[in-house]
Amino acid sequence: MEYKNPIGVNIDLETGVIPGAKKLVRRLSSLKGYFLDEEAYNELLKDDPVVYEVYAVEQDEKDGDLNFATTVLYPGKVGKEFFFTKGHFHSKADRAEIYYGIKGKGGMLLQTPEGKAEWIPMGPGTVVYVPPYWAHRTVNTGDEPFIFLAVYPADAGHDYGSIAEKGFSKIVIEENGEVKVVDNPRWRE
Ligand SMILES: O=P(O)(O)OC[C@H]1O[C@](O)(CO)[C@@H](O)[C@@H]1O
Ligand SMILES: [Fe+2]
Repeated sequence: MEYKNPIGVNIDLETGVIPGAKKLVRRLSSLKGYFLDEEAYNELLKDDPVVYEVYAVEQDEKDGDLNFATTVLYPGKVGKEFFFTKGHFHSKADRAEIYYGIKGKGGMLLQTPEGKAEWIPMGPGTVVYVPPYWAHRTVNTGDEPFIFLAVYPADAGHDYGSIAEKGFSKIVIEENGEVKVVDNPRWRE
């Protein structure tokens, strides 16, 4: 039997960086079609800001193994909609996930395949259990980077397809200075 070596790393709690992790950068241009206000999207695209960065420590896609990753989700809005991660189902849809809030303010939108949505506010110390079959997207509702850790089965995979096409049934917006979770006018089943 060949054993893997254990890993111990310190997350920089101010920046979200995991030393030695694989870094992924998602700019606004990689989120084409995701936001409701196309005019605001195209205007902001001139600068193509970084929306989020992921620092991932991933294993081979084997049953029983675990990946972990921090995400640094920057503050910002496209029109009224707060910056968010793409959001996905797992390719192996029955795989669950745990999120842990590290810094900043935000929340998670979760959704069943039938389109039932839930919103869970998150801050430092919040643990969110993402049950099997629920799509998940995080949203930064604050004015500083929202940083969190995700732990997920190594064989879960990412299925971006239906969220990229249809979005979530709820959107998270700012209206009169307040954070509101409202029905997505473009949502269709
Ligand atoms: O994969 P998305 O939807 O872009 O969101 C990024 C975050 O979600 C994860 O895919 C985990 O669910 C992580 O890699 C990262 O923390
Ligand atoms: Fe996930």
